[in-house]
Amino acid sequence: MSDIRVKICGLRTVADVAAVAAAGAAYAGFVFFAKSPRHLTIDSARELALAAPVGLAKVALTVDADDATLDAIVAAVPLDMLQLHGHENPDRVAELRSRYGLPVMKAVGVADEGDLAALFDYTLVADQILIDAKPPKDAVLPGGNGLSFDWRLVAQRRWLRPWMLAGGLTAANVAEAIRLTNARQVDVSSGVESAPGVKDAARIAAFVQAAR
Ligand SMILES: O=C(O)c1ccccc1N[C@@H]1O[C@H](COP(=O)(O)O)[C@@H](O)[C@H]1O
Repeated sequence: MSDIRVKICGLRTVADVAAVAAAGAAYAGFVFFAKSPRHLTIDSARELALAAPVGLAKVALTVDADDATLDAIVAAVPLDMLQLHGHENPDRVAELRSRYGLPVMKAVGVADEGDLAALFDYTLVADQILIDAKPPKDAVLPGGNGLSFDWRLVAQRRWLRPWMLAGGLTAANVAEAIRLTNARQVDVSSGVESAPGVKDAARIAAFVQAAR
């Protein structure tokens, strides 16, 4: 068994939280984005966060959320990290990190070499970076689309901050993705579902096992 840390994103039920904890994942992600099939109300997210055992880090994923929305989430839901998955610029990342006193992970979409420069800027202000596939231009969701990018783009890179690999990962490809990129953390949403927004406990367990 290796020390790979796994994040399972888009949990919607207390049973999902239990499955993620039983599988040995390190992070549980809660999505606050109305267009997503994984969107949670603040009350539901609070219930799920309170059901999480000690040691399972609770991450709130938002997309260009305003202060009022974030204030409400942070006030109600016990959290360990914010995941910013929109167009938040480095100043906004720094502002939110200081406003809430929580570690911030900034997601950056990658499709080609040219997208890697932005990553450097975010490593100066975020606690972690999440390297995801860039969504198609007409996509409704900026993530959670089950799309991968060319992992060779990040294969030989070193970043100033801890980072997580995401985008189209499944139990079938995560070991190869880790081998190629040397990622120590991975994040998955749609790859452990039986239908959009419906997590599958067996797929979650298989994913964590394959990642390790
Ligand atoms: O999961 C979602 O619905 C979602 C919505 C909006 C932004 C990001 C979202 N998920 C994140 O996307 C990546 C990759 O997901 P997938 O494994 O390819 O489905 C992951 O970081 C999720 O946290």
